[in-house]
Amino acid sequence: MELVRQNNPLIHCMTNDVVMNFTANGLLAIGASPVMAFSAAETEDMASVADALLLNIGTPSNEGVDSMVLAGKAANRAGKPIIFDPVGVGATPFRNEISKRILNEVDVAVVRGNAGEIAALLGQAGTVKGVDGKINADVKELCLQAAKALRTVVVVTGEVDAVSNGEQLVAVANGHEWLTKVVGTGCLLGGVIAAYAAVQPNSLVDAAVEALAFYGVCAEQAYEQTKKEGIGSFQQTFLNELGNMTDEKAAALKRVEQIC
Ligand SMILES: Nc1ncnc2c1ncn2[C@@H]1O[C@H](COP(=O)(O)OP(=O)(O)O)[C@@H](O)[C@H]1O
Ligand SMILES: Cc1ncsc1CCOP(=O)(O)O
Ligand SMILES: [Mg+2]
Repeated sequence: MELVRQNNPLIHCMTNDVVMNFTANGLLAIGASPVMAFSAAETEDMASVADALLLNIGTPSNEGVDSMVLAGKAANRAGKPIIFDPVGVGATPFRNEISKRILNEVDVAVVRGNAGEIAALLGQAGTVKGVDGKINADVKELCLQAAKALRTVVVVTGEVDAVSNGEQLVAVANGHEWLTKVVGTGCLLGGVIAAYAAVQPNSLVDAAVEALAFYGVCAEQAYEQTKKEGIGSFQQTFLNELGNMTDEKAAALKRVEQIC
């Protein structure tokens, strides 16, 4: 987090219409610099100068995906990490097609999704309803399998999060259920992982694990302060925590297990 605050990385966010404002505010809170740019007239230029690119297919269109692929190729040429959030993949054939297209045409550094979405990327259908997806199987095993199959770092989120690059597997238990009551917390997390990856591009598993622990601790702290009030206050206090949390406090409260 200190590295993010010192470097103020520029995060090019091609994200969905629902979470744009929340994502920009969350990234500002952690000390990153968000920019939302979508037109094919400029996405290559923006992705080339940004420190990381977030591709999120929450509210997809054919033109939007063309533009994402252009941006992704430009970020690849510039050597900048790309975080892909396959929102709602598995819910419709269109989302399945465009996820495949992005993964085929762009070299993605980190894929971040809930368990149903990551299972859908592996062809396991039937668990995603809209943008929500839980599975009954072991999330850690799913994460390892997905990282091997997709040849990227994979982050599967839920009650316990898992991170894998196909060899290492790490679990992060921080977080709070109220994160699921505020729209966009998964999407903002993709942006936060992008910021961590921007300042630590050569150790993406560590970057993702640190981002998840930090994010989860902020949620736990926000819940303690707002549990008598409700999720409106939680959302605001969570943003405050993203801005005020220190690496020292997050390190003291993190619950991280190195599995292999
Ligand atoms: N039951 C839960 N308990 C604690 N934290 C959770 C729970 N479910 C999700 N989270 C946290 O909420 C954030 C968003 O994850 P998730 O809800 O899986 O994403 P999405 O919004 O894309 O479905 C992550 O930080 C995750 O750790
Ligand atoms: C509700 C909704 N519909 C399309 S995108 C979106 C936001 C999903 O955000 P998150 O996955 O972070 O809950
Ligand atoms: Mg999501």
